[in-house]
Amino acid sequence: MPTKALLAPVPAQQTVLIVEDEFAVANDLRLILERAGYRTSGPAYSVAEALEISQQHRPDLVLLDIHLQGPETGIDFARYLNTEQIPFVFVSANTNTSVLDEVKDTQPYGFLVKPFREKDVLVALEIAYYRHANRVEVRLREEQNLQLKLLSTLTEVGEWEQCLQKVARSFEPFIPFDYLVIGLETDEILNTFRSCSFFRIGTDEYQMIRPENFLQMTGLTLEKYQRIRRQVPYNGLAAYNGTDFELFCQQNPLLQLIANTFRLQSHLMMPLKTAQNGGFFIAFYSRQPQPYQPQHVSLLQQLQPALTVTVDRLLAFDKIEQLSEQLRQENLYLAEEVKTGANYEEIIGASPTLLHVFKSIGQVAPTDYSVLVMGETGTGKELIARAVHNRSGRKGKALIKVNCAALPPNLIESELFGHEKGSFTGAFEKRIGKFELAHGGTIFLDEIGELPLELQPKLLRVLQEKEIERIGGRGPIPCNVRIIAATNRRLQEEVEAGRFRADLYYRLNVFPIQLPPLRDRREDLPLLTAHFLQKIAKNLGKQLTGISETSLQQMQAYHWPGNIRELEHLLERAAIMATTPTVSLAEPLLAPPPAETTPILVAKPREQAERENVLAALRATNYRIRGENGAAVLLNVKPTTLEAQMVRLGIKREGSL
Ligand SMILES: Nc1ncnc2c1ncn2[C@@H]1O[C@H](COP(=O)(O)OP(=O)(O)OP(=O)(O)O)[C@@H](O)[C@H]1O
Repeated sequence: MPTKALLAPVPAQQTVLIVEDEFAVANDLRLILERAGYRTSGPAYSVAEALEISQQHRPDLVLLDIHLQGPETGIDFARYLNTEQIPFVFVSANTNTSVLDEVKDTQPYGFLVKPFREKDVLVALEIAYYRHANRVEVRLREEQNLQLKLLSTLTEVGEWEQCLQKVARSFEPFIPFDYLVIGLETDEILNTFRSCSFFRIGTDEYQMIRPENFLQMTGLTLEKYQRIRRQVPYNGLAAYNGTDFELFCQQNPLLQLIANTFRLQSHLMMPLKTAQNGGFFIAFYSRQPQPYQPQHVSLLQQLQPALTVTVDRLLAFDKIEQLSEQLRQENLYLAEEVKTGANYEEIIGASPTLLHVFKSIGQVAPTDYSVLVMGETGTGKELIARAVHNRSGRKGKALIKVNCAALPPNLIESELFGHEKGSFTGAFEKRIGKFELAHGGTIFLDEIGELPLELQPKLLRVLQEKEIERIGGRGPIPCNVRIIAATNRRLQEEVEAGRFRADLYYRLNVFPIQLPPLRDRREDLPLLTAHFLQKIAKNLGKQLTGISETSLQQMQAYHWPGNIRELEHLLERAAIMATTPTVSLAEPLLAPPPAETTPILVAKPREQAERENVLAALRATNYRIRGENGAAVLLNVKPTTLEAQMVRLGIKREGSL
């Protein structure tokens, strides 16, 4: 019968594989097809043969009998054809219901009942060809849409987590999953990990699981997670179904834990090798044992190049943003440093007590031990901190200074540990705390004795766990910082009085350096005087050669409650008044009674004594804080410290309490 004329011409080079165990039927089919212009391969009498033939030469279409030689049926081969996306039409005399149900599950492109007519065969093949071409085109369009959607989602300005959620949703129609992990594994700048996962809790409903929730659910510590994460091999894009997945889990504790926690049986992994630090990945998991097929792998393969470029760009922007935020904070900090004029390190003196201090600095500096610098106010504790930092391996990184007494109590936590945008009223922008700023370097916690009790456990945590948590943050951030603390209080007594945590004290006091008061190293007075006069002369543009003998004698006899800072201020005043190159003191030096002169020895309750001292100094200076005749000079503290003290003690400028 000239059926060929009724049908559209056979597309060029179409090869049909005949899988049929009856020789006569197979031959019949071959003749029909060849007459109609098809090329044929086979016949294959068993699934094993069919597999071999189709792997040698991929057919465009397959005519498939159900019952074949050997243990496997045409339905088994149909599943393989589906994974390979090769269209097929069943040719069978078997139409019983249970077989037909199985047939339907394989989603064939047609079904021919034996015996068949030539025309039926050709029409079925043509329809199959058309449907397949159409399906391929639709799929290609969908895949292109998916690619566009993913790229635009990833480049949208917005919250990172929402962006990840949208990416996960976009994959839903294409790749089955019950659990999906997506994101960036590590981030060198903040040493945090920015991934999250989505766990199916309904047909179309997912629960977002952030890293910290993941740790809670799996009972892992951050450290353990990081350790077992490193054991997961980088295998590139790969699917693990059923037993493959079980084997993979046996070798990887992290995978095993994920599988047990969420009861998963298969896994499809797409890592993106980005040029930036840290890898971006999308990991699909399913509760089904065999869901991940070659078409899923090939879809991800197609998406990989474009996604890699996009993620790379995204990470580069992200890094720039983080670096500029860090730079901005560092600039602010440095500007503040320049203002306070603390940007130098010249420790003058040759007395045995000071030489002993130098020796201690030399011993401890190269280590990473915490250092506790103790000494009365104005003895040069900050200079010691700088010296330790500058002689350590952290020299190239920042030395960040925090004056614990000058921080407003309500902002101290945010200053130290940072906060996320919107984490409290007034937190309009994200802020990197001083600890993060000091990452890789040193933090100098001046006046540590003033750190409020409630914040002390947080500091202890940094020392113990080497991690911090921003206010409103999503979890701990590893933080590699060396701590140098300083105090003019006797911390041991503060511990006994319950004002300072003992555990924190012992952690800080690993290597104590005790700075001698100036009165115990009077032999350094000439050297220090010469040094300061030289500096002051330069500032004032005056020629100053030295100090008069009587003034030096007075200085030698003086008690120096304000130590070197007091000496510096005294010489400044004398230098301003000086009319000759040899400077004489502008005021007599009277040794004040010890109780008033040594703030750390006050017998009254700390706050009361402090308030009385501050008020007395303010009254004496007519509430002037700064400058030569200001209360800060009288109290031998920095003006900023005094201002902060006044806020803390509730002392207003006019003197009201
Ligand atoms: N040995 C020294 N040589 C030169 N200058 C010094 C020396 N020791 C201290 N100074 C100067 O004295 C002033 C006070 O020093 P510093 O601020 O380090 O003291 P401190 O002990 O930290 O005081 P406080 O406890 O009030 O914060 C600074 O201007 C510092 O440069």
